[in-house]
Amino acid sequence: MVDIDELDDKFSIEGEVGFAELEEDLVFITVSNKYADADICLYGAHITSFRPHNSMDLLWMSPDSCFEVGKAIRGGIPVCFPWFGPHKTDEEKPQHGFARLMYWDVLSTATNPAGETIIKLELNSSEETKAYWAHDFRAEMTIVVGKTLVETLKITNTSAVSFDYTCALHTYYSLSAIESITIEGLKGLTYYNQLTRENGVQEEEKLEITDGLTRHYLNTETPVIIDDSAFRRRIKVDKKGSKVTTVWNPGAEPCAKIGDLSDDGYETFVCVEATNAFDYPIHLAPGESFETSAIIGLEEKIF
Ligand SMILES: O=P(O)(O)OC[C@H]1O[C@H](O)[C@H](O)[C@@H](O)[C@@H]1O
Repeated sequence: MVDIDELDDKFSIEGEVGFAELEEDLVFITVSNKYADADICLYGAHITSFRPHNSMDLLWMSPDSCFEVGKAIRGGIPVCFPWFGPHKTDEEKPQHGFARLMYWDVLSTATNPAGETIIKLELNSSEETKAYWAHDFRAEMTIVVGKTLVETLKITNTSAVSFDYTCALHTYYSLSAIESITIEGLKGLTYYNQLTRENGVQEEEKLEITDGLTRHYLNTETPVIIDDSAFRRRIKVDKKGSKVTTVWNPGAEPCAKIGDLSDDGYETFVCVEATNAFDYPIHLAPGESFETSAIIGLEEKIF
């Protein structure tokens, strides 16, 4: 059980970091500093809100999201680990792994000299994780809340044998309207189109989303920009330690079939994900670690 008073005693920072039961029974860390406000749910190490002080929330949350143990939160930044998508051999196992379905422990909270807040969470292998995946591992999540939000998933192989994993930081971005945005930075890249199961190459300078779309852009480590003219903002989506950029919007029909999304939910979000999957799993020998980061913020305006 998570004891809020104990967490408060150990990890709160006055006026900056607190703990609260938001959304039914789930425990959240609330962060507020000179740059931004953020909410992080300990269940899933799931960031549900990032609000730089000069902007509305960059992250989108479904008003119909579940907030209960055993179900994934819809919106924010789900953490997909140790597999991305459906399990390869056992369809009973949860889509996108189990990391988003477990409570993570708080390791530390701190303020750095620049006034940014640093939260560290961890999830270690246990009997519970081994029911899904046999390996010993340590997952450490570092979240830096500043002008940008930096989320880093570090996986260490703590077992005596090598393993492979796949993962994603599956960010939902809040939009004025899906038809009003374009995504820059994907031109010339090869993608796997999950809906047609074929590869394609993006010819267009800017991606416009006019229908349901699930594309995994392969072998790319460069940032993209979500240009939202109606909201008058450009969100810069950067990453490190990720070879695949996934862009997902369900479109109208599939959206209507997803229980924790309203029928028109697809209209106001797009997912742009820092992924390692398909031909790019991460291989870790015993003792090795690997880090995957999402770096999210507003592009500086040039006047
Ligand atoms: O509904 P979820 O399990 O959270 O997955 C949401 C989506 O995640 C990824 O973007 C996958 O490529 C999609 O196929 C999937 O529908």
